Amino acid sequence: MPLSAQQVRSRLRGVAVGLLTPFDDDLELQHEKIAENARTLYDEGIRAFLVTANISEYHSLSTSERVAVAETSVNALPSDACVLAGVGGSTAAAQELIRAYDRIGVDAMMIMPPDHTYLHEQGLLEYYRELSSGTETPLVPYVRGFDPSVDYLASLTRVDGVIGIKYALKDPVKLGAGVAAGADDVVWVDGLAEPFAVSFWAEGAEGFSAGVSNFRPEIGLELFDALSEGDWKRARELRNICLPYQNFRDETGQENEIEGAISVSAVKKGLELAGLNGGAVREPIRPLAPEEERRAEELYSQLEDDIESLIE
Ligand SMILES: N[C@@H](CC=O)C(=O)O
Repeated sequence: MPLSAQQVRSRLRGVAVGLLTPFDDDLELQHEKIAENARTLYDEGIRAFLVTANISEYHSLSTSERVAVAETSVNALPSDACVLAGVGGSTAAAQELIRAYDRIGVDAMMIMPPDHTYLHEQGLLEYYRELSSGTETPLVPYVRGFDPSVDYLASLTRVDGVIGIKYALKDPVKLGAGVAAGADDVVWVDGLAEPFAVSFWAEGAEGFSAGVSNFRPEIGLELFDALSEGDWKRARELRNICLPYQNFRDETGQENEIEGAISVSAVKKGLELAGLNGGAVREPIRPLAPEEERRAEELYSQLEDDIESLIE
């Protein structure tokens, strides 16, 4: 049975990992590996899982694959875990996906950033209202890739069914203004991972999405504890050990000028190095080049040393 809205809010007050989608060499889904990753991360203490979402390569999955991956995740995890499943596209396509997820019993809908070239804030609010009208399941809109007004953010918190917002704009001041202007019962989640966890927390975020914590969850869990206790010095120290690998994720890779191009491949490599399942990536993402693989290994080793000195 899915979690209640109140339980989903409580899971958002924590570390949300992206459950990545391992593909085999023929780029087919590896369901047993998704399930294994989910169970391992749960056993290590993670309770919120973003499946078929951003770094799960949402855009490279067909609708039926999204539903199948969400079902694998729900079945793999104990009932107190919160599964948020990625939803996007046209209103009709998104509603159909929501209906399929509701049949499976996901706990919340992670509404992907709009993939439309032209956007109107009121039209976008209408989109969320339409999605909400067809389900009792809570919605968590993902704000990324456009620069909305504070009024828009405040209105978003008041759309029926919206219980959390995944905020991924590099603008902590706007976050603080949105939190101040918005409804009190919405949980703001840092969508830019550990690097922004400290500044976003200070502005009112109560949880964060994982970066390196996708494969070393103990960092995120310790960071969350430090933030919850108001131990800013320790929070900054923990955040700082994440930066080298996170900065690597932001790089362009080879023969490309778009930043962040290696981000998902780098997390998949981190999963492999941590003994979890990464697997191949689908286009439009590229695998790491051999020298990037070596750099990832060096950075992982540095991260491991830092974890040993700071956590274990
Ligand atoms: N935390 C993720 C973004 C959200 O899904 C990342 O680090 O890429």
